[in-house]
Formats: sequence, structure tokens, C-alpha cells
Amino acid sequence: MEASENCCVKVALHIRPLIDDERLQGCKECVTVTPGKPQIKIGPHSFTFDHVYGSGGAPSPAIFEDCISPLIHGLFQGYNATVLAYGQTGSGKTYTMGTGSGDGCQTGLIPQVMNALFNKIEILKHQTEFQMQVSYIEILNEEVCDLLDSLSMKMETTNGHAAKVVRHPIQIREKSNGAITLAGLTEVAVNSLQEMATCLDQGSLNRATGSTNMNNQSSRSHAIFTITLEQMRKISSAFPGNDTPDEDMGEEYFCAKLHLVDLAGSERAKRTGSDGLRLKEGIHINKGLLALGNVISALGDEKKRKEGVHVPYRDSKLTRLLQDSLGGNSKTVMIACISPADINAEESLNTLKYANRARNIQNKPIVNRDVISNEMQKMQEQLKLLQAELCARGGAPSDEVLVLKERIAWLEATNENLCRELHGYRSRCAVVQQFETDVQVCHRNFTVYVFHT
Ligand SMILES: Nc1ncnc2c1ncn2[C@@H]1O[C@H](COP(=O)(O)OP(=O)(O)OP(=O)(O)O)[C@@H](O)[C@H]1O
Repeated sequence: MEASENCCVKVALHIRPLIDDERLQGCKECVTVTPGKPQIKIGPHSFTFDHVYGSGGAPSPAIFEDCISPLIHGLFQGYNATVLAYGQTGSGKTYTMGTGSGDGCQTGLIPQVMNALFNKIEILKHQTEFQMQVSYIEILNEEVCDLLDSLSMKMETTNGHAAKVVRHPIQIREKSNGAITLAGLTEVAVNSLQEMATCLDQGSLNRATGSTNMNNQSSRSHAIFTITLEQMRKISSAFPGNDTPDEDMGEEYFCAKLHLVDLAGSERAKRTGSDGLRLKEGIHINKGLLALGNVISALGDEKKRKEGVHVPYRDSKLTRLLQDSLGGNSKTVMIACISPADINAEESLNTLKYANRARNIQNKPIVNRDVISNEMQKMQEQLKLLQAELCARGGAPSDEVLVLKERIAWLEATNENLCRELHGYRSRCAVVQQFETDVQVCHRNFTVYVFHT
């Protein structure tokens, strides 16, 4: 795997327009965007973000080009990415992400992501083989549910009472290398934009929503739509002294994930008017968001970071699942959503403070190339060096030239063997991950060619 620069979590603010309900209540806008700057004022407080959209800031459609396009570009280079929509209930997260069933789902970010992915694949398909899978989960009342598994989302009728959706939670597992996985998660292989859109629609329909005083279609869960992009790319290279340019050097395998997260909205029971089930959901929502806030605080505070303060990822399912997106191997963008209405000023201020802290989080994204490809790349670099040396010696017979030729022959044979191995294992990330656990065997062989010339 390739190391890369640390990169901070980017935070964009999206201010939705006043909605009918707020106009009917006679609300006024209480936020002001500084013209030409990603800066916002609310009362005496002012905040600067990476971008500000809506309400006098940049136009909302620019979010995709500015914030999401670079993540997609990175995904094709093998970098994991995460987009997190955060904000108070009713602030426009679902609309912005396009995970709902309203107008936003046509223009939201996820449909645009899907379009961009398939457009790019169309351009690259002649030199790269692609496979994509999607999964869609929600965290509801601190349980993880698979939104694409129709069996775990059964409609059940009890004692003749109305049918209700019964959700069967799935378990979080931690592998020996610390990676988090979900036991038995449905991963649907998708080959077209239409197939991917169907998964999004079906999962979104299964997602738990309910009516509160603040939003008549409030998402009651945190939802994570994950796209896994696997690539098998042809490597070609011209050896010095070789007349055939772009000689086929085998293939490289990359596997990167894009998590698109629509968080449930923070809420106050007094304002949502929740009781019973809605209240219980609200308590869990706030608990998960508090845990997320604590992780953001621990990671965003430079002093704490330098002191190596414990990051409480394990305090909630949400933070365990987002561990890599915050402070780990991912390029991450947070989209903080707020309502401009004066009745929501207190909640908007809280969102702004929360999002502002997230800007200090440093991630360490790396290219997710599998171990075999990695070793192959090292080997090919060695081959190039040896070929160049052979060329420089002009091929005159000597002991050194003989040794060089032997080494080159050995490397070429090993490279060919590995190409075959990789072919056999390329179909799924999981299989390659399994293969990585056996990599010590390969390493023993590789040490043979790691020598100093
Ligand atoms: N940019 C926008 N332009 C117009 N209307 C919007 C915009 N964003 C949100 N809305 C409207 O505001 C209302 C609340 O939006 P939405 O359901 O997306 O909020 P939310 O933050 O996801 O809420 P919750 O956390 O309760 O699920 C909806 O009626 C939606 O259509």
C-alpha cells in the first residue's frame, strides 16, 4: 500500500431555503454569508468552512463539483472516501444526499455520484476491468440493520394486528488487523446505473422514517450507502533497450470504498413533540451523535492528539463503523446542513460548532492496492533497474552480466507466476483479503530478489 499525505476532513456548509412551514410561522433568516467568502455569521458568532452553499453562498449544485468529484477521482486511484451529512432534524440532510423519496432524490448527491461513476467507467473500460458492489445499512436504536436484505426486513403480523416491519440486527465484527466488518451483510453486485439506483431506492424505502413536529418525514436512523469499486488495471511499461514499447507487465488490483452517510438529525424532544417510540428513537439518535461528537473532539483537538488521548470509537455502533472515515484511511467530507430560520438559531449554532471542530481532524488515506500487486510493483521496479544495468554494460560477456541475466530471468518468471495467482483471486475484495493473510509465504519468496545491486 502507498503512503500518502495526511489530509484534513473537509467541511462544507449547506443552508437550505426557508420551507413553507417556516414561512407560515413568520420565520426570518438569522444567518448571513460573507459575500465571496466561505464564512457565515449567526448572532455574534462567525465561522469559516471550506465551502458555504445556499442563502447567498455558492449555489447548491456546486457541492458536487467542489466536494464530491475529487473523492470520486480518488476512488479510481484506490482511495477510500466518506461523505457525511450532519445537522438538526429537518435541516435538509436527506434532501442533500438524495436518499429520500422526495424531490431531492433526483438531484441529490448520491444519484450524481452514481452517474459520475458509470460515466468514468465507460471512459476507462478498455484499459481496466471493473466490479462494483453496494451495501446499504441503517443504525436504528443502536442496532445495525441490512436495508438490502429482504429476509431481515420481514413484515410480520402478530395476533391479527396490523403488519409491521421486523428488523433483524446484524453483528459488527473486528478482524485481527482491527478492520471492522459486518457479519452476513448483503453486498449486491451491480453492473449498471439502473441496478445501482434500484438498490438505493429499495433500501431507502426500507429505511425507518416517522413523523415529528419538526419534520413529517423524519429519518429515524443513521443510514450508510456503501459503494465498493474493484479495479483490475493493466500495467504496461517500456524497458530500456527493449524495442517493444508498452510491454504488458501484468495487472494491478485496487479496491476502494465510498461511504455515503445520511445521519439522523439531532433533536430536542420538547420541539419534536416525541413520545413513546419516537422518543426512544430520539434518545438513541442523540446518543449516537454525542458519541460521534466525542470522537470528533478527541481527534480535532491538536493538544489531545499529540498527547495520544484515547479516541472513544467503541462508544457507539455509528462511531465504530465510521472509525476509518474519522482519523483513519479515508478522504472525508462533512456536509453540515442548517435551516436559516430564526426559530432554529440555537440548533444551527450547535451544528456550526460541531462541524467546525471536524475541520481539525487529520486522516491518513492510502491507496488500497492489494499485497500481491504491491509486491509485483516492487518487483517490476527491480526489473527495470536490472534491465537498465544490463543495457549500460552493453551485454559484453562477464560474470556480472551472467548474474544479472539470471536475476532478470528469475524475476520475469516470478512475475508471471504472480500474474496467474492474481487472476485466480481477483473476483472479490473478500477473497483477496483472505489471500493477504497468507502473504507471508510470498514474502519468503520475495526476499530472494531483494538484494543490493
Ligand atoms: N435545499 C432544499 N431546497 C428545498 N427544500 C429543501 C431543501 N433541503 C430540504 N428541504 C425540505 O426540507 C424538509 C426537511 O428536509 P430533510 O427531510 O432532507 O431533512 P433531514 O435533515 O433529513 O431531517 P431528519 O433528520 O428529520 O430526517 C423537506 O420537506 C425537504 O423537502
